[in-house]
Amino acid sequence: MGSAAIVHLARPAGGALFAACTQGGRTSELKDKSRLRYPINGFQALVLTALLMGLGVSVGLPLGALPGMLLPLAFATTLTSFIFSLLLYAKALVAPASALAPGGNSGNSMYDFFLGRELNPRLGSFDFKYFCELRPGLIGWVFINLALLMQEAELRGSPSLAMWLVNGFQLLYVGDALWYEESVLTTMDIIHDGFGFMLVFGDLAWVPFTYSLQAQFLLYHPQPLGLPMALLICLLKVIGYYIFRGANSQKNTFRKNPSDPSVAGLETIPTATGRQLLVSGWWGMVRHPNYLGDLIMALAWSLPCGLSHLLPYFYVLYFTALLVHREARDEQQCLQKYGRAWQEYCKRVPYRIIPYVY
Ligand SMILES: NC(=O)C1=CN([C@@H]2O[C@H](COP(=O)(O)OP(=O)(O)OC[C@H]3O[C@@H](n4cnc5c(N)ncnc54)[C@H](OP(=O)(O)O)[C@@H]3O)[C@@H](O)[C@H]2O)C=CC1
Ligand SMILES: CC(C)=CCC[C@@H](C)[C@H]1CC=C2C3=C(CC[C@@]21C)[C@@]1(C)CC[C@H](O)C(C)(C)[C@@H]1CC3
Repeated sequence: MGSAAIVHLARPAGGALFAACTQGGRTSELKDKSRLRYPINGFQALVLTALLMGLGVSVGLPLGALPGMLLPLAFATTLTSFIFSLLLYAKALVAPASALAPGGNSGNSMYDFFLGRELNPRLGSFDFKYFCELRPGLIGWVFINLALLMQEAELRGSPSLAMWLVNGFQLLYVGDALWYEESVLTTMDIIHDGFGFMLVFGDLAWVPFTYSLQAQFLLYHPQPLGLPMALLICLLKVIGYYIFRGANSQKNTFRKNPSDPSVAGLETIPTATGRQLLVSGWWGMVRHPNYLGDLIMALAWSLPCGLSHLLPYFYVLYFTALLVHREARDEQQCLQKYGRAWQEYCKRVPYRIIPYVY
């Protein structure tokens, strides 16, 4: 069954908030302000939801009716996100239970409501942001996809190859995120950003309803897809996933245990904080190899929808903008954290996301 990651949240003098897990008895170097146990059972939650859905469908739950209800559901989820964020904002004013987010305390109430005042709003040990970041949105997304596949089968006798590919690729992405759930604890969303309307809406409404746009498109615009093209798209997905997973796992392994045999031979730059920066392997190719892999996968999700409409490419365009902005924010934070060592890293690895291009 699931395990638990113990997380330390601390604010070093003048620096950004950050989190680290204690793994296998190895204690984090951070000064402990609060010590939290986060349940790591997102993958089990996905399997359990799938079993319950399977059971529901077998006793007549009309999952195929879901596609017709997407617009009202998206509206209801957006409204719920708004009300939930208002409650979180009020709670942060009256009874903040965790540190305040560095960006969400400007004094401008609209701005703070949008970015989130409190860093990790909790009820007892239940962390709302941690829960919402992965589970409802990602699991909701793959179930919307599945409902679209079932509806297509009902309409046309069987799901199309394009629909199978989109469902399979995105299920792999969600399964991967939940399987490696622990690594979400070190993303800037958890460590640095407040839990305001932007992230609440992003997690609960934006992800399930816009990330499923390719499958929604395919239901209403069936696309012929030949086997050779399907194989090429699969190859692109595999390359993207290989880079994405390789880069994320290499960094996570290195951060947990730099003397792990799989990373011990990599070249590094020491920093004044005592941490080191990888300067060979995936992280010696570009400064954000994981973003590169993610973008290649995004393209592979859209290509099964053909080239005649822009809508299925919305995700690629939005995601490029999101990652370029995110990369710039991360660079700023790393420069603050690591100073000269970061400048040295940028000199040695001059490209941000795409080698020789950007
Ligand atoms: N599908 C979606 O909508 C989204 C997906 N993502 C994906 O989420 C994943 C996580 O992304 P994100 O949280 O933005 O950031 P990263 O996983 O890229 O983490 C950035 C951090 O890694 C550490 N780091 C950077 N360079 C090095 C190096 N050379 N050696 C060692 N450590 C280094 C630094 O933190 P420190 O030194 O403190 O460890 C830095 O702050 C990515 O794969 C991204 O593509 C992200 C946003 C949206
Ligand atoms: C337009 C708008 C309101 C944007 C808000 C941004 C959020 C949608 C994204 C911010 C960071 C995210 C991450 C994922 C999903 C999208 C959001 C919430 C993520 C859970 C996707 C799966 C990945 O494997 C991941 C776990 C690394 C990733 C974490 C960041």
